[in-house]
Amino acid sequence: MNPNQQALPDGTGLLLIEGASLLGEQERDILVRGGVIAEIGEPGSLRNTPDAQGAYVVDARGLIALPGLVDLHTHLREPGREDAETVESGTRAAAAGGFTAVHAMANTSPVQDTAGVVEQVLRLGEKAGWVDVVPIGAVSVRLEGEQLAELGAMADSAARVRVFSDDGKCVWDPVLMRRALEYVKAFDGVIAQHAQEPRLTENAQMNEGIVSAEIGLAGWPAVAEEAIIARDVLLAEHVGSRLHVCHLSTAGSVEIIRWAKSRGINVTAEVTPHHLLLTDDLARTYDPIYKVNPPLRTAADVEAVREGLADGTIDIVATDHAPHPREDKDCEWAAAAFGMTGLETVLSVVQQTMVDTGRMTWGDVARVLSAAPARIGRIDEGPRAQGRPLAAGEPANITLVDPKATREVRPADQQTASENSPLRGRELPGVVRATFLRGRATILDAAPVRIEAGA
Ligand SMILES: NC(=O)N[C@@H](CC(=O)O)C(=O)O
Ligand SMILES: [Zn+2]
Ligand SMILES: [Zn+2]
Repeated sequence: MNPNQQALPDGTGLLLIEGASLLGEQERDILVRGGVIAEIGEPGSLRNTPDAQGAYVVDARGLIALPGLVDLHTHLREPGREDAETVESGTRAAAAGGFTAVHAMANTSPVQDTAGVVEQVLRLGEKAGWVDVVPIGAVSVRLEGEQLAELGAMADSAARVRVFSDDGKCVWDPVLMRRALEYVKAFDGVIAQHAQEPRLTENAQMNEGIVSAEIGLAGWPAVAEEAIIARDVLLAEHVGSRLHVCHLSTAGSVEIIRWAKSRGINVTAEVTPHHLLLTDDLARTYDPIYKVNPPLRTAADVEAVREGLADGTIDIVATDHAPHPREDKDCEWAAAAFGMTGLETVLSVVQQTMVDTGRMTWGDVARVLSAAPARIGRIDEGPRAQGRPLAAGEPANITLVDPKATREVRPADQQTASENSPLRGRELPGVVRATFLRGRATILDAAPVRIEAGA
């Protein structure tokens, strides 16, 4: 356990966060009691009140307070690939990145396709205690795309699954996709699609375009993503159900989502930090650290996804944190695994690409990295709600970030058990100084001070 977790009382204690800038706007003090935000007041106004006596004080001047971040797309790899990540290491990485909840993708081994396996992942998350782990259920048995998994049993289980995905694989069969969309309506679930037309992407290694032609790697055309998204928004409209599009990566995909939303179709979409920042030019290095599914696209696509995120066409940023052990990445490009880590750098990438460029405010960041993903996952209600505003009476899930600090990304310094960060060696803005899960510090970069009674 992180020693800092003991530096503050657990969620039953009193905590006073002083001088944080709420969503980058006005400076406020936040008093937390019993894991709940008790009061928010002008700077200096709470310290001397009877309510604050005995509180631990965190000096948050110069820091921005955000609601705890929520990831809709994390690969925690346990059960089955504990050599890449465990629930403990992956959720520790999540807390370090500012998260208080992550949705755990279903492509584990065994697959999260039964109530038993999703409950196992839920328990592992509770035992680790870093963030709330929200299991995603598979759409099909063993992700094989043939038979529907026991969606209802997973929904009714202790894990209360609402998001279903065969991520890593596309639900290609339109009849299976239709049935899945129909089935989850009963409990307000959502199908999160990994949009990849399999025949158009056989052996594909990178984005199909000028770079793939020049360097001689097999291409993954944009149409292979866009064709599935187009089909699925029409299916979602037909059955009147809720669709979520995972890791959208092309300008054409943004156009389709924009069109679907203008028609009132119930669709949401996510973009990853790597698709907001990186382009397929990096494949020229032949370094498989840049190999990911969907592939890095062109500068025009990067511009389109930034614009789509800024104008609300794209609802959220999701990490698609996909840890892989060294032996699966330190090999030639064609043999390497697809995937990149992202939990510990996503906030920095969003700051750099969207906030520092003037395209989004910190309030928008709170929406795309907390409120909206919590809403899509239907974890935004009840006493353990996530993605709630920073306001009195709400669960004290709070992330403090220093937007002026920078740091060099060094995979060896990260909490994730894998080192496949495409950002290694880069200097990034924004450092997470603290994460509070229902008032308990999971990450805390500074020693808290206690207000003595009568002081
Ligand atoms: N994104 C990836 O490149 N890889 C993911 C699967 C996925 O998200 O499709 C993984 O599980 O490794
Ligand atoms: Zn995927
Ligand atoms: Zn994924």
